[in-house]
Amino acid sequence: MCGCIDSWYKLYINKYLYFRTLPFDVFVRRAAEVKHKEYFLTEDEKYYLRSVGEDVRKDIADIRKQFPILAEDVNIPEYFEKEQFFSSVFRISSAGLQLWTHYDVMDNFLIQVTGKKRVVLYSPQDAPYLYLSGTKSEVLDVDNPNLEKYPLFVKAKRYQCVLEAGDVLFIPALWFHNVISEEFGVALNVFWKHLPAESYDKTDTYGNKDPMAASRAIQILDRALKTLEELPEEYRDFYARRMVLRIQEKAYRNDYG
Ligand SMILES: O=C(O)CCC(=O)C(=O)O
Ligand SMILES: [Fe+2]
Repeated sequence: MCGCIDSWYKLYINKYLYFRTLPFDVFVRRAAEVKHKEYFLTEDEKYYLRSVGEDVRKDIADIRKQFPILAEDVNIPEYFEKEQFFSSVFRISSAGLQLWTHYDVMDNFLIQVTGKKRVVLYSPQDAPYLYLSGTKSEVLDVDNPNLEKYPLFVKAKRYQCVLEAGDVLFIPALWFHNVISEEFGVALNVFWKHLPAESYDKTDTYGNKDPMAASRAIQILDRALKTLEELPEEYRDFYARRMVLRIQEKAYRNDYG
């Protein structure tokens, strides 16, 4: 493998991410070791690479374009039509690195190439118990949650699996996932469009922007809430509750609990 590929990685310290650039071989060496002789901030810092496109903001990651030689080693399951393909993201992680619980808006195959990784999943139905902020859950430690701060978290039903070399996990769109690398590992994931292509946000490079209709609906709701502020509290409360009932009646699935 060429040691001159300039790459970038995310470094986690106390749940914070730092972006730095390293030659690819140095990055891999550091990600594979637990204690570093050379490091940026601490000798036990962890490393994470999430590949991106040529233009970080505009281009979509495709391992076949950015790492063509490595891509030859992996067979992406032919499970969807070619036109539905969105991205294939190369991921390398230090042992012990944990990614916060989040959802993505596309169907996904997470393909583990080497190393062990634990994935904890929650259904989209459990969103009310996950304390979401955008696409992320505020509950960082899913094994030992702060229940004083997040009391409803106990209601979220946890699904768990451990991926080993050669395993592929299907993560359906909107399913929450929390990933911890139990060993240094190499993986890739493939996102594909399950909805008609025009439903997705054209400016989405990472597969995590809400579908256009969903973000428009949320904007309209925010405007409705602003409008309610024109009323005194008692009335605002009454009409807000009526709006909730209307949403439940008109938009909820009736086969959900
Ligand atoms: O395995 C990882 O490092 C992250 C996986 C992930 O979040 C994804 O495939 O969407
Ligand atoms: Fe994800």
